[in-house]
Amino acid sequence: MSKLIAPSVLAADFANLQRDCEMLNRSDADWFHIDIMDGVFVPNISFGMPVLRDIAKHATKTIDCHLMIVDPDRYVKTFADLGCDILTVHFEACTHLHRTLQNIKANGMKAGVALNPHTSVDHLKDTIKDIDLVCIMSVNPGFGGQSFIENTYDKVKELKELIKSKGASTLIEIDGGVTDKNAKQLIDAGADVLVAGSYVFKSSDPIKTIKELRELANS
Ligand SMILES: O=C(CO)[C@H](O)[C@H](O)COP(=O)(O)O
Ligand SMILES: [Fe+2]
Repeated sequence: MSKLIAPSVLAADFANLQRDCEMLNRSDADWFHIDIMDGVFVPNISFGMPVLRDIAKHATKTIDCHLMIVDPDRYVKTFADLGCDILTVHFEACTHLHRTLQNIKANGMKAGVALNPHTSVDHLKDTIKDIDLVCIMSVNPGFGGQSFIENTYDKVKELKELIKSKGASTLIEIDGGVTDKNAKQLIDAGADVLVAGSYVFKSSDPIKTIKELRELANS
């Protein structure tokens, strides 16, 4: 399977959101990565349902929604109704993770679990077969534009081993500080999807940056 690029809309220009969504539609990006932050689970508030609804109206690609919110179960159906294809909740925010995964799937979405940098992949050994995507946070969640945490490579390798040992078909996504400097090493460690916010949107030519990142990931 091709390795995928998921630009993070958090780094887009919110006053020109339709323009940036259309740019992603035209580009080689595979998914739209959407970060929802509630100011409680993480010390930042991004945007909520009305903005997501309008992004979904313009996006022609898979919507990969990363929830950094407490008690995500309350909103699973709402996010399905808004057009999310993949809904990722944080391991640290779920008391009954297995029930939450069932809830996401019952609402017709793929189920993802994100791990904070301090959370070991071992915590997923009993649920990995029920998880479509694991999002390894390579920064502490809450903000774009942070520096990549180097320990991520080892974590990807450990997760790859766990997935193999359990016969699961879970995708591994990396989120935070992804650039051309770490993309290839992440793919070689076992990553399937690279999220990139600042690296794409702060570049002078985002379409070219996405194309080059995708080619690097698949080289
Ligand atoms: O979940 C996130 C932050 O919590 C973002 O997806 C992530 O930070 C991407 O932005 P950048 O590539 O600029 O680090
Ligand atoms: Fe994210």
